[in-house]
Amino acid sequence: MNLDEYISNHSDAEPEYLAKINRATHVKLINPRMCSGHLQGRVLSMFCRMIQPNRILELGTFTGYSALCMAEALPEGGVLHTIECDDELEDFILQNFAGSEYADKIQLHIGDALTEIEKLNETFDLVFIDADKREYLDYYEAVLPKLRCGGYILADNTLWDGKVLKTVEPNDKQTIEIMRFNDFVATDPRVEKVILPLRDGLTLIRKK
Ligand SMILES: C[S@@+](CC[C@H](N)C(=O)[O-])C[C@H]1O[C@@H](n2cnc3c(N)ncnc32)[C@H](O)[C@@H]1O
Repeated sequence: MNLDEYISNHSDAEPEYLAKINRATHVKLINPRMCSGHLQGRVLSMFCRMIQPNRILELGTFTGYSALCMAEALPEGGVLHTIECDDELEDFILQNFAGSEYADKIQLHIGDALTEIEKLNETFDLVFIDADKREYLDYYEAVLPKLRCGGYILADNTLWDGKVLKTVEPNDKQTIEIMRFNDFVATDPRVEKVILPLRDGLTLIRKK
């Protein structure tokens, strides 16, 4: 048994309907690694139980796995908005939401994240940034005014497979922009922040 298996075996099990989505994601889609999966899913769910958000925004739905993990903790009347630019995923995402208890709490927006954020007239308690790595800093500036003071941003993949420590190729826009995001957030006085070395790096940011 390796350490990852040990951690999984000693954490809450992956709910069966999420395991099905995880399996279907691996069978049907290229890049199934983008799906949060068991451990990160349980972490997102636990954070939501701790933060107790009423309004959640997610950037980058993919197959809906992380949205469902966060929606688990939403109270009656709570809403999660999730934005995905790939319209070919729409039917699969909606089918996954429909197969859960949380479909009525989730609103899917198909479109570009920066465009769709502008249209949302909400104040959020929690934002999960997980869309285009080249746009993280733009997402951050777009969502910060819509986040309540004391609210949280979680940004995924901020260690980017360890590439943040290596010499960057000039055309590797994703690594360059993740590093720019990390450098900016690290010195931004408007927020408190800490990077967790979970999976591919998860930055927790609290608006002061
Ligand atoms: C890493 S996946 C999201 C994984 C999902 N949050 C999870 O944890 O299971 C990133 C998703 O962001 C979407 N995406 C990329 N650029 C985007 C953009 N500009 N606007 C909205 N979605 C975008 C991609 O199509 C992809 O489905």
